[in-house]
Parts: sequence; structure tokens; C-alpha cells
Amino acid sequence: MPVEEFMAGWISGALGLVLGHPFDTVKVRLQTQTTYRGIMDCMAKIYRHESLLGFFKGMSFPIASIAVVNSVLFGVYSNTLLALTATSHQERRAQPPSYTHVFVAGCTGGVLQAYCLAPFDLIKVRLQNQTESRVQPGSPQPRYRGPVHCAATIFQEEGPRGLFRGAWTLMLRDTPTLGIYFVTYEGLCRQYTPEGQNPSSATVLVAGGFAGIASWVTATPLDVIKSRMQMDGLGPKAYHGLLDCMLRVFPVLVGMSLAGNASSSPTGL
Ligand SMILES: CN(C)C(=N)NCCC[C@H](N)C(=O)O
Repeated sequence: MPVEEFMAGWISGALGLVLGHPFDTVKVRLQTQTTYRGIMDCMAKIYRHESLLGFFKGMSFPIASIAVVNSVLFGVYSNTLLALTATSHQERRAQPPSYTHVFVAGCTGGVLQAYCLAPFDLIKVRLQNQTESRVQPGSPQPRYRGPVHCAATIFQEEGPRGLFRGAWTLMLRDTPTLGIYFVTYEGLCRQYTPEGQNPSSATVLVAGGFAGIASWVTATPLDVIKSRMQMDGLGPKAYHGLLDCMLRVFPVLVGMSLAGNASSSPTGL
């Protein structure tokens, strides 16, 4: 991959992260903490106690790692398609791969990117969950003083494997859902591009947006489990592993959506 493409990917990925991180912080807090009554309450509390900076906790490692993580995803996807179909990127417009091949290549990219992403994602989630204010004088010191201190503390307290806490759930989340991402993206591009031509920028934008929605809708249930497993290394353990966490969280999630009221669960989920 040429350096310019790598840098362009890094800058655009980083911009997307800066715009999305405040919403991601609210999502992570609602997934793992019981003190908020819903999205608006969470946003108001973060703003009041932690100022605007509270929404951006844990953002530096994702920005530093996004280019590498995305290169792994797209590089593995492209090379898996090459191995499955024996056609290069340029030849694929004339001879489009089957959706099964696209799905398998997307899943393969998903597994390997999840493995690279796991420690960075863990540190992000731990820092996002720190509610101590950095601006109010006299506030208690947070457990982690920054991403490097967080990584070092996890390493000391939970061992080297602690840095991969939640990695299996992350892989389970990203393997099928990145397959879904690439199938949706390919399908929409093919639908709206005349045969033999490259998709226009508008088509790429819209197809990427809808692919993102389709993959995140399917990824969200396991995303809840992943965030809970990642926070479970602190203090006494709440779950005896991934299956126990799924069995205890999913019935509550299903009950909440059937009742149509996501914020009034007695467990605070
Ligand atoms: C649809 N899915 C599951 C994905 N696109 N996965 C990769 C996302 C990584 C991202 N930094 C995150 O928010 O975890």
C-alpha cells in the first residue's frame, strides 16, 4: 500500500473517530454503568461533571491505531479475495467475486483486525468509563492517568493476558459483522454502478454508510457483552466468562425491547 494511501486512510479514519467518539463514550457508559437513565441523562451528567472533555476520554489510542487496524482489515480482505478468486483488485470490476467469497473475505479480515484492535479497544473502554472530573478542583484521582498508564496498570494487575480481556467477544462481534459490511457494500455498489465501471464517489459514500448501519445493527448485542467483559477485570468478578455474561445479559435485553422501555430495567442495563 502506497504511503499516501496509508496517510489518507489515517487522516480520514481519525476525523471520523473525533466526530464519533462522544457518541461512543455515551454508548459505552450506557452499556456498562447503571447510574444513567438514558442517552440525554448520560450526556447531561457527563457535560455537568466532566465538561466537554469528558466525551473525549480514551480517544488517543484509537486515533494512533486506526490506520494500522484498518490496513489489517482491508489488506486481509483484499488478499483473501485474491486467494479465493485469483483476480486482482483491478480485474474485479470486470469479473465481480461471488457474495460468498466477499463474505468469507470480510469475515477473515474481521478476525485479524479484532485481534489487533483488542488491547487498544480495552484501554479505550476503561478510560471512557472513568467518571472523575479532570477540570473540577478537588476531584478524586482517576485509577488510570492516561492510556500508557492504563496499559501498564492492566499489565501489572491483570497480567499480559489482561490486555486481551474481551478479545474473544470482539472477534465474535467483528467476524460475521464485517462479512455483512462488505457484502452490503458490494451489493449496493453493484446495484448502482453501470457494468464494467467504477462506482462514483456518491455511490461509495452511500454504500459505505448503509453497510456501516447494517453491520452495527447486527454487532450491537455482542458489543454490549464485549464492553461488560472488558470492565469485568476491575474488582470482584461479575461474570464467570463469556457464556455466563451472554446468558445473564441477553434475556434482559430481549425483555427490555419487548417492553419497549430501554431505560427502566431494574438491573439498570
Ligand atoms: C461493524 N463493526 C463491528 C465494525 N466496524 N468493527 C470495527 C470497528 C472498530 C471500531 N473502532 C469500534 O468501534 O470498535
